[in-house]
Amino acid sequence: MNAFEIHGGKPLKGEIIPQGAKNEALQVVSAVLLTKEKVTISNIPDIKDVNKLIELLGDLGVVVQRISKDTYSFEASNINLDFFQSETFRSKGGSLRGSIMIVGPLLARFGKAAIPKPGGDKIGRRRLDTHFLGFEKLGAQFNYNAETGFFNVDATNLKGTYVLLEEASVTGTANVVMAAVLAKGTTTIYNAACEPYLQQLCKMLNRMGAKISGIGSNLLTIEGVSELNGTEHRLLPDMIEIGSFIGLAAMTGSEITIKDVQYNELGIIPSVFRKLGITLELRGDDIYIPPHKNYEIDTFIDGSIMTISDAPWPGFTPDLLSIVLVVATQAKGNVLIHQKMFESRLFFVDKLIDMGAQIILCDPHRATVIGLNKQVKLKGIEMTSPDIRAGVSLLIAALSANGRSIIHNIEQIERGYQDIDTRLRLLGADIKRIDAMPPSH
Ligand SMILES: CC(=O)N[C@H]1[C@@H](OP(=O)(O)OP(=O)(O)OC[C@H]2O[C@@H](n3ccc(=O)[nH]c3=O)[C@H](O)[C@@H]2O)O[C@H](CO)[C@@H](O)[C@@H]1O
Ligand SMILES: C=C(OP(=O)(O)O)C(=O)O
Repeated sequence: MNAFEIHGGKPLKGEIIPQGAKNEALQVVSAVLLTKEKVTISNIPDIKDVNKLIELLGDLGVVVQRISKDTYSFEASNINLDFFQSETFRSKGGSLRGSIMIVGPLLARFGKAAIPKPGGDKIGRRRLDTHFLGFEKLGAQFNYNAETGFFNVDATNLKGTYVLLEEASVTGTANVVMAAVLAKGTTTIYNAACEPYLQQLCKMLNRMGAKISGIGSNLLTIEGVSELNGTEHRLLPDMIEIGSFIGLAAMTGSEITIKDVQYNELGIIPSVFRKLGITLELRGDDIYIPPHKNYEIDTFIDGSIMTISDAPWPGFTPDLLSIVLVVATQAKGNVLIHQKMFESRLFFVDKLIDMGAQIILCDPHRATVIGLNKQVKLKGIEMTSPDIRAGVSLLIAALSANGRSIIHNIEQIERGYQDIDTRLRLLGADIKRIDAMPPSH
C-alpha cells in the first residue's frame, strides 16, 4: 500500500500553482448531463474523485474526450438509463460524495434517476435530506431501497416552486438548481448555498441558456427553459489547496508564492490566516508568503481568546479548519477551533498530540490549541490519514517536524490533491512515496 515518507524540519522555497477546484469540478462535470450538446471544461484537476465521476459519466454513455491534460469535452447525447441498476454503478457511484450531483440533471432531463448511497469523507453524519426534500418540492418522488442500497427518484414533470432549504447545503443547492433549470415555470430557492463554486455552476448554466438570477446570494430565482445548449467553462483555482499552502508555508517557515489565486474569490480565507498572525502579501494575483520565524494569534478586540469556527459561505469553510488547527500548534498564543458542521473531523488531533502538539480536545466539535511558538518542534511519527483535509494537515505537520514521518492511507489525500508529492518536492520537500502497510492496532 502506498504511504508517504517525509523527513521534515526544512524550510521550502519557490512557486506553486494551485490545481483547479475539486468541489467545483464535481458540480460542473455533473451539469454536462443537462444538454445533448458538447460542453468543454478546462482546469480540471487530475485527482481520484474527479476522475471517478468522469468515468461514471462515460459508463452512462457520455462521450468523453480528453483534449489536453486538464481539458475535457463531454457530449451527453445518448444516455443509457439502464446502467443505473448495475453493480458497477453501485460501487463507483457509492465511492464518492460528488456522484449525488448527477441526480438533479438526470431528473431534469430524463425524469428519473437512481443513486447508491454516496461516499466521501467519513467526517460525521452527512445527510441528503436537503437534496431529496428539494426534489420532492419540485414534484419528484423518491424511495430508498434498503436491500439494494439505492435511492430511486422519479419525476415525470418537474414544476417550478418555492423551495426553502433546511440548510444551506452546497451539493444540495447545486442539485436542486440543476433540477430546476429545465422545470416548468419559476423556482425560487431560499437559504441557498452561495459559495464561489456554486456561483460558477450558475454562471455556466446561464451560458448554456438557463435563466438564473440572484447568483452569489442565498435567494436564487430560476425560470425554467425547455433545453440547454453546450458551452465552455474554466474552473477556479482550488481555494482549499490555496489555504493549505498558506498554512504549509507559515508552519515550515518557507518562502512561497502561490500563483494566480483569483484573490477576489477567496472571501474570508486570507483574513482567517492573518488572524493566526500569518503575513500574506498580494502581488498581482499571487499570494506571497515570506518566511515566518514565528506568528502570533490575535485575540478578540476585548482581549478574549480567539475562536475560529466554520459557517456556510461567506463564513469560513469547514474544509480548512483542520489546516488552521495544525498551523496553530506552532503559533504564539492560543485558539479555540470550533468545527460546527461535522462531528468527526477533529479526532485526528491525537496524532498531533503524539507529535508533541499541545491540544485539548474539548468535545468532538471543539479543540483548544496552545501554540508552541516554534520553540519546541513537533517530532516525526508514523500515522494514518483519516480524511482528506486531516491528511493534508498531517502532511504539513510532518514537513515541519523534526525527523522522519510516515503517513499511511494517502489515497485519502490523493482524492483531492493532484501530484502533491511531486509538487512539494519541487519546493524542496523531502517526501517520497513508499510501499508500506499501516501498523496494526
Ligand atoms: C463535494 C463537495 O462539494 N463537498 C463539500 C460540500 O459537501 P456537502 O454538500 O455534502 O455538505 P453540505 O453543505 O450538505 O453540509 C455538510 C453538513 O454540514 C451540516 N450543515 C450544512 C449547512 C448548514 O447550514 N448547517 C449545517 O449544519 C449538514 O448537517 C451537512 O450534513 O460542502 C461541505 C460544507 O462546506 C464541504 O465540507 C465539502 O467539502
Ligand atoms: C469533505 C470533503 O470532500 P467530500 O465532500 O467529497 O467528502 C472535502 O473536500 O474536504
